[in-house]
Formats: sequence, structure tokens, C-alpha cells
Amino acid sequence: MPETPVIDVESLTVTYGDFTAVRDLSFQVRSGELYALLGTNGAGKTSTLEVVEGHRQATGGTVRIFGESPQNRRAVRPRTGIMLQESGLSPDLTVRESVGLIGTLSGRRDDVDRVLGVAGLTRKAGTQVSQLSGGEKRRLDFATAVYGGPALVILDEPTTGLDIQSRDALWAAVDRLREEGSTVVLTTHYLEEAQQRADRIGVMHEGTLRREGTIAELTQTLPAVISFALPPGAPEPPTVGALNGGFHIETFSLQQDLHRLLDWAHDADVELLDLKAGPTRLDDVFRTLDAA
Ligand SMILES: Nc1ncnc2c1ncn2[C@@H]1O[C@H](COP(=O)(O)OP(=O)(O)OP(=O)(O)O)[C@@H](O)[C@H]1O
Repeated sequence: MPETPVIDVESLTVTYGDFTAVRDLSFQVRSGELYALLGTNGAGKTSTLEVVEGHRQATGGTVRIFGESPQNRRAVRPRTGIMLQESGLSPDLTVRESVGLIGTLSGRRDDVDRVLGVAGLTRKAGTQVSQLSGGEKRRLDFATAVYGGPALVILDEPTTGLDIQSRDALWAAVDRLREEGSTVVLTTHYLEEAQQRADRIGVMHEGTLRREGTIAELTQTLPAVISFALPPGAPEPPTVGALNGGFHIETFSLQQDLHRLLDWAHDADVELLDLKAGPTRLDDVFRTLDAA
């Protein structure tokens, strides 16, 4: 028998008055995977996650978490850690009190000091929430989401406003959770983070799911890119791939075309300036969305 998906979204519709923010959306998140729900601004990601989190009623369709309704808090809450875009933490509580309170409400068990350490907040344990910097608040939101190692962790733009050290620390903590078997759902506008970490990616645009698959599946229909500049007076470069304005080559034979270009540069004794070559990136998938 197939395993019950951790999240099962079936024909979800969310409307605000006359406006349909999410239309007939279906996707599943499997146990143990990191699923990135990405999309353009206003695509409907947060509206979708709010239904998944039980904070909003669906206008139509069904959502199941661990086979249960998201409204069934008693069944779902102990197994789900949520990092919202904006937390509702009380400004008067200290960091330690906040983690302890949310931890207790979650129904999971953990050691507050351990969680503060994971989130890099040990030195801020006695500081009031109102006195935290923006990045420190995000770390506190993360701490409350991962308290007790929930089976499902939902991270809504977790690294926005974080410096590089904090990002690395956050991803290291997510990696540890995954090693212990947690399923992770991520939204982010930092596409490299999704490209590096997601097992599968769903791309939303204007309320619907326009693309879904592994990073390889999403990018294989688009060409790879080689770009470079030439010093003044250099001869014409060879025709490789499709020269698409400037020296920007689109190719489905990256290795072969790069080889030919480098051979030409060597034979012509030309230094290729600012040479870049790489597979198709997720950014390019986004740039094709309006054409879908
Ligand atoms: N409470 C609301 N009332 C009316 N419209 C809303 C409400 N919340 C969201 N919307 C609209 O629904 C659409 C989807 O919003 P949503 O926040 O779900 O998008 P998103 O994909 O999370 O966007 P972003 O990446 O910009 O955060 C947007 O056009 C937004 O203006």
C-alpha cells in the first residue's frame, strides 16, 4: 500500500472576496523529503501554507496533514513545527520564555537551552523579544519551529534578513532534522537555496502550480548558458550554440560547445573575459513562467 503523504493538497482553492488567490491546486509532500513551494510574488504560496497550517479555511478542495484535517489541532500540532513569515510572539517575553512557551504549547518535549543553542540565541536568552534585531527574531521563529524535532517543519521564507553565518547555521540545523527523518516544506525567494536543497520543487504563478519536479526535471527542457566578453580587437568567436545577444550562448551541449570555445580561444590566443558556464538555473525556469 502506498505510504500516506505527509501533506496532501487536492484541488485547493482560496478566495478573498471576488479574488481567487489559489485555484485548483494539487500537490503532495512525501515523508522525509524537502519540498520547496516556490513562486512569483502574490502567487498564492502563503495562502496555501496558511490552509496547510490550519490558520485559514479552504474555499474549496481538501488538505490533509498526516492524513488528518489541518483543523484537527490535537492530532496535527504535536507533529508540526511552523516558522511563519511574521510571528505573533509577545514582545514582553524573553527569548527563553518564548521558546519555552511555544514549546509547551506544541506538546513536544525538548531542552530550551539546546534549542537556543541550535538557533544561535544562547547569548540572547534573557533579552526581551521587542529588543531583538530582525535577524534575531527570525532565529527565534526558527527555534520555536524546530522545538522537539517535529515530524513536519514548515519554513516560510526562513532566511530572509539573515546574515550568511545565520543562514549556514539554519541550514545545518535543517540538515540535522532531516537526518532524523523530518519532512520539510520551504518557501523562499532565494532560489539557490531551493536549488541546492530541495528534493522536489513546485513552482506557483498566479494561483496555480505551473511546474513541479526535481531540479533536473525542471531544468532539462531549458538550455545551459555560456557567457563571456572579449578584449578589444579580438577576432569573431566561433558559432557555437545560439549566440543570443552579446556573448551569451545557449546550448544543450554544454561540454561540447565549451570545449570548442576554449579550443578557439587557445588557437586564436584570445583571453576570454568574465567566462561563465553552467547548467540552467531555477531563475531561468521562473523567467519562462509567463509563457506557460
Ligand atoms: N487577506 C487578504 N485579502 C485579500 N487579498 C489577499 C489577502 N491575502 C493575500 N491576498 C492576495 O492573494 C494573492 C496571493 O497572496 P499570497 O500572500 O498567498 O502570495 P505569496 O505567493 O505568498 O506572495 P509573496 O511571494 O509575495 O509573499 C496576492 O495577490 C495577495 O494580494
